[in-house]
Amino acid sequence: MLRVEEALAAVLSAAAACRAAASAVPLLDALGLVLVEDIRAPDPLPPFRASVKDGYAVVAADGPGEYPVIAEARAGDDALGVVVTPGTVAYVTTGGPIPDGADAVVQVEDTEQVAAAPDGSKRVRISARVAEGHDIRSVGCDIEKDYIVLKSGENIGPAEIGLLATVGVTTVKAYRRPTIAVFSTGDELVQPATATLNRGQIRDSNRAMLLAAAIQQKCKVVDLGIAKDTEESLMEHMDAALHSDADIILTSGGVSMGDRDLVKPCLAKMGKIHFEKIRMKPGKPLTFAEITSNDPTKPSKTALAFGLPGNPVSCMVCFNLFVVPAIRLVSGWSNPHLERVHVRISHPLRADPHRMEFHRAVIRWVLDDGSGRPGYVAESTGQQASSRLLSMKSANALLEVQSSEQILAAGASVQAILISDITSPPLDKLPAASSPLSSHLVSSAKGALADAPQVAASQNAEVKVAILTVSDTVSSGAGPDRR
Ligand SMILES: Nc1nc2c(c(=O)[nH]1)N[C@H]1C(S)=C(S)[C@@H](COP(=O)(O)OP(=O)(O)OC[C@H]3O[C@@H](n4cnc5c(N)ncnc54)[C@H](O)[C@@H]3O)O[C@H]1N2
Ligand code: MOO
Repeated sequence: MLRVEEALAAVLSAAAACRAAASAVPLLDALGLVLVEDIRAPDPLPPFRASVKDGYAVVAADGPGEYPVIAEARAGDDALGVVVTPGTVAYVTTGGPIPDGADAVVQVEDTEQVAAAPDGSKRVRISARVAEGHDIRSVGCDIEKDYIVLKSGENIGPAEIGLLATVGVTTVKAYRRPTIAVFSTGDELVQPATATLNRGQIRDSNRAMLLAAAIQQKCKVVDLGIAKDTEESLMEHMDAALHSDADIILTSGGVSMGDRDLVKPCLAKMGKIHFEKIRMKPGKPLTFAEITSNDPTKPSKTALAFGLPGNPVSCMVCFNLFVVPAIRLVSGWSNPHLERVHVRISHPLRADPHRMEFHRAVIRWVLDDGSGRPGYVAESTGQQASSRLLSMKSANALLEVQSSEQILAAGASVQAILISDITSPPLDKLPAASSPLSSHLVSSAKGALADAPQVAASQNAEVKVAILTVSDTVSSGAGPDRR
């Protein structure tokens, strides 16, 4: 039996050879993808000397005193051609261009309005002395022209999307996410919509769970239903998976020792099995293979095939520990490994004497983790049978419990592998979600991202977020919209 690290190494080495092709995607669709090109700034930011404050552009050497306000430079072309000469000032707003001649800004708080002159011209009293350059962002101080703002191989998150918008990139070259085909196996399985269960039947939960997990990883999914426990049905489903152009195939069930556990022999017929047992709990019978289509009419395509165990918890734990890193590598990530943190356990844990155990837990940050210092504490999700999917509910971490005859005492420190976003509150504290997994973007404002996907808003969406940029600079076209 392989150790977990050995099995993961085998998965990663096969996945690295299956990296997905790059494609050009619209800006917002690039969220969560990995960039395939370096991105350079075509111009500096700011492209003009800009004010840091709302205030007055002055000649620093003038010092405090009363001055005529010769222009108001709010945004865009305002005060274009105006020169602030010694003894004059110009009104400026945050981010607005500094008129030529001015070499500092005095914030509004350090000034006082003076009654306008009889001819209506404005005057202001400056009460602070500032140094040359004060509260002015020089050209390119945030981003120099030609600076590489993003490198090939970087993950694209919201800030990276903002940077792409800043430098005017609206179509991004990125690795596409893999396509994942999923089917369940088992004569006992019926569709989740089945109202009445006959003796021996159970509803197929793994397929919905795996499809959701793959969608959460931003993969395209293909649902291939339920295969019977016969070689014929299994081979048919494997063929359908390969024909669907899947990069990764996930089956669940039929990989242990029963006389109808036929997934392994089918995988062996269609390709190469890398491993079929791991010294871990749950998930011991996880099987991993690479299989290739034998359709002579199509170019041959090799897919990574995971024969996940049928027990729902084993299935999901294996998805997290092996399939997620594989998806990441295929998607271009340079480090596919799941994040880990040290946690203290709030209850004693009995280790398994033979297998490394992945104990489902909810971890959270507390000001005193029991050692008198801040840290993460882990609370078990309860009874850990691999058939009990409730032990996976709300779990945001898998505690790595090394095999041992011993019981870990409450307060002991263990490593936790993160399997969901630990910055979110536990799911049961959120309002019930009635909207589908997809996000909803409605774009109607003037100047909305031209090539953003126009997805109709769901009538069911619980929360709609409207985004409006308020900026004279942006609306006048003088600066980019980095929303
Ligand atoms: N003699 C042995 N028996 C078993 C061993 C072993 O080493 N020797 N290993 C056990 C372990 S560990 C696991 S895990 C399971 C894995 O079994 P399979 O992958 O063959 O899965 P099945 O037998 O088909 O099903 C197991 C269990 O899970 C339920 N199941 C299956 N598919 C689904 C689904 N899509 N949705 C919901 N539930 C599902 C199924 O009804 C069974 O109850 O084998 C042990 N046995
Ligand atoms: O490995 Mo099985 O997943 O213990 O139940």
